[in-house]
Amino acid sequence: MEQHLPFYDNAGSDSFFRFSQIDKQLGDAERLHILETLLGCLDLADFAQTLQNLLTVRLGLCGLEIQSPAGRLALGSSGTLTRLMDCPRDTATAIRYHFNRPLNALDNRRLDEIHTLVTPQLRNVIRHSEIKRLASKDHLTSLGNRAGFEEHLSRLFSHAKRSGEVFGLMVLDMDKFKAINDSFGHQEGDNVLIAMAQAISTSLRDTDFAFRFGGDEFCCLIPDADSATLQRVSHRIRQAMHNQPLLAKHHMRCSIGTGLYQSGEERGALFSRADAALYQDKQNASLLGKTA
Ligand SMILES: Nc1nc2c(ncn2[C@@H]2O[C@H](COP(=O)(O)OP(=O)(O)OP(=O)(O)O)[C@@H](O)[C@H]2O)c(=O)[nH]1
Repeated sequence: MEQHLPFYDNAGSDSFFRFSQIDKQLGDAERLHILETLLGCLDLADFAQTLQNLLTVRLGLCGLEIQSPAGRLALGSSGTLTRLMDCPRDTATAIRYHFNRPLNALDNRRLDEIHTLVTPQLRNVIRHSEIKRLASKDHLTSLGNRAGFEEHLSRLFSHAKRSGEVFGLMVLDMDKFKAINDSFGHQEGDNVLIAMAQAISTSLRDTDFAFRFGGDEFCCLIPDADSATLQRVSHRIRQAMHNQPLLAKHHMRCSIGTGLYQSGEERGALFSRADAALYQDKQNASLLGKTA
């Protein structure tokens, strides 16, 4: 019977052949498990949480921080020992790993291997969040667009249902904007829309969100709000419009409608209330215009 002799039968004990096995702290099954677990994460927060869980079990990680073009994300606590590791081929991205204990040489090697293993997926996650950000942005004004609005509204609704926190919806529609296009051209109309977006943005807190809904309609989502907050923001926007040179030059005004989330209501109901208030405001402005 034909026998197959090994090409080199000393491979098991020769240090040259054992070198890669000695150096490797992660077995193939573990590598595969880590990769498969992280491949399902396309969102940065999800990726960071999953990585944190994997490293807490394996190395007793107590927290991590990801700095990337998609933003800075910190989870857990900062420990007594920190390792800052860059991501290959991406100078703008780094991960800080926090531990509450010293790491020995094997732990350090294990961390190196896991870091090297996970960074390609981190690059995908960052690209994905950039594409998502661009897809939810209005190209003219750089505010969020309608898709972005829907996403944020869903998030606020879920949060409000869980926590009971009240948020506010503000809808804005510029008055007689069409006349700008008709009299001064589309380009001037675009500049007015950009100026309006600036007036809105400067009137909001960092935690509020502004969107261009389409045409000359804008929307704001204001977390942790009450009716006094919404009144203050409306007043600030009108003031900012008054102070914005291009808007002031064209005597631009806008109508505003607001609504506060009421426990248990659906998004359609909140939107209808804000829209009805907007319509009322527009009617009032037009009546004032007629009597003025
Ligand atoms: N320049 C410019 N105009 C746009 C854009 N999108 C929509 N529009 C124009 O915005 C105008 C909106 O017109 P209307 O809805 O009648 O708004 P309005 O003139 O402010 O009327 P009222 O709200 O009743 O005061 C239309 O003429 C659209 O063509 C855009 O991106 N750029």
